[in-house]
Amino acid sequence: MRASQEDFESAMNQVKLLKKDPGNEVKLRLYALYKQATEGPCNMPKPGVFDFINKAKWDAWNALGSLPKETARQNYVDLVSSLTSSESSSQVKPGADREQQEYENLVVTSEDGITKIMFNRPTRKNAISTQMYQEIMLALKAASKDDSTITVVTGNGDYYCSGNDLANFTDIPPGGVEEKAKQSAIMLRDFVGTFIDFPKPLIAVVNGPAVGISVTILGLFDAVYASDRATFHTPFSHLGLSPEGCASYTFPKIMGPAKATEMLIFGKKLTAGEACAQGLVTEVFPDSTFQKEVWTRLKAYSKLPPNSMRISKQVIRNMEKEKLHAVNAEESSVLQERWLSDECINATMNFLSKKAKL
Ligand SMILES: CCCCC/C=C/C(=O)SCCNC(=O)CCNC(=O)[C@H](O)C(C)(C)COP(=O)(O)OP(=O)(O)OC[C@H]1O[C@@H](n2cnc3c(N)ncnc32)[C@H](O)[C@@H]1OP(=O)(O)O
Repeated sequence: MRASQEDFESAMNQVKLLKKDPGNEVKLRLYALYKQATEGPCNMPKPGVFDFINKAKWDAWNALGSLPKETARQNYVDLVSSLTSSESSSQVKPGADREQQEYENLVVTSEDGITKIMFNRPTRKNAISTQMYQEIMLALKAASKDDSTITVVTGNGDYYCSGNDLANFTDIPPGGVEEKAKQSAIMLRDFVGTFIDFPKPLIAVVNGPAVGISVTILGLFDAVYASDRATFHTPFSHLGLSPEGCASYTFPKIMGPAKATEMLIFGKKLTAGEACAQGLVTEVFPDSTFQKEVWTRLKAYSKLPPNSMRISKQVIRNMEKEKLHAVNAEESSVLQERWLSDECINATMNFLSKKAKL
């Protein structure tokens, strides 16, 4: 499939978040592909021989000759993807339960065939910042390629996750709030897409309350184990928002339209027991034995033949993938509008000025 304009913009965002300098040669290639994709063949006068930097840039761009804009865009997206995946796979060290220091907001470990991705902003109730969205995508991409057989997502501290960090919307770029909404919609679509495409069994270990997007994406997990302390809350109407994470499609399918309406439109908070009765949660455990029981079970599952598990997941999920990507695109574009609405702006301001909590 050809890279779309949105894929291209998303790749541009990812370049800004690279942790390691990719080196001059790669930077020149990125520059040249960017110019070719946006302006076409090199149209700049050749810089003088002593203008080293501009000459190197000109050479790189000019070397692309008449490469079509679409091909340059695709090559740019592919190059960025190879940079991000090599950066993330170099963070997954083999061996015993070693912490991955390179992530600021996650702790990623790999042991006994299980890669564990743990949200790690306990003082913010594991709210997902813009950087954390990118880190989760990188960690999932690395986990999809590492030696583990299953991947587990969990939270550090008393919360599983309090959803989108509401302060994300205070970081307004030079293009203004419209540009911010556009960038956020692209990031949201990429983030949810990473869950839709995740190839191995993906399990949520919900250690405490879950809010917003951390709840909606559970419909894309293969199993959800919850402590009896966990709650499941999607207060979208209270925030002037609308559902994401494909929940507008997965929740009515999982629990029926009436129960999905109570959660997604009226913001009803479910206990773990209720979420289990409605099919969102696989099993609930008493908090006192939760970690022990769940990890014993997951260790046993991780010893099952990996290829068989992967293929079974494909058989179960692949028929739905195209539909899920379409739902994801639609939800992200509806939210792009919602973020600019008075209802949403007022609710966010009320939270940030400490006038309101959920
Ligand atoms: C770009 C893609 C967007 C995708 C769309 C996603 C949508 C969603 O996820 S909607 C859901 C958004 N989440 C919320 O609305 C939750 C807001 N938080 C709360 O209502 C409460 O903090 C709480 C119920 C989650 C916990 O209350 P409490 O136990 O009383 O703890 P504190 O409020 O004192 O929290 C400690 C500290 O953490 C900050 N914080 C918690 N959650 C968030 C959050 N989601 N965003 C930003 N900040 C959060 C909270 O403000 C406290 O900060 P300090 O007062 O500075 O200590």
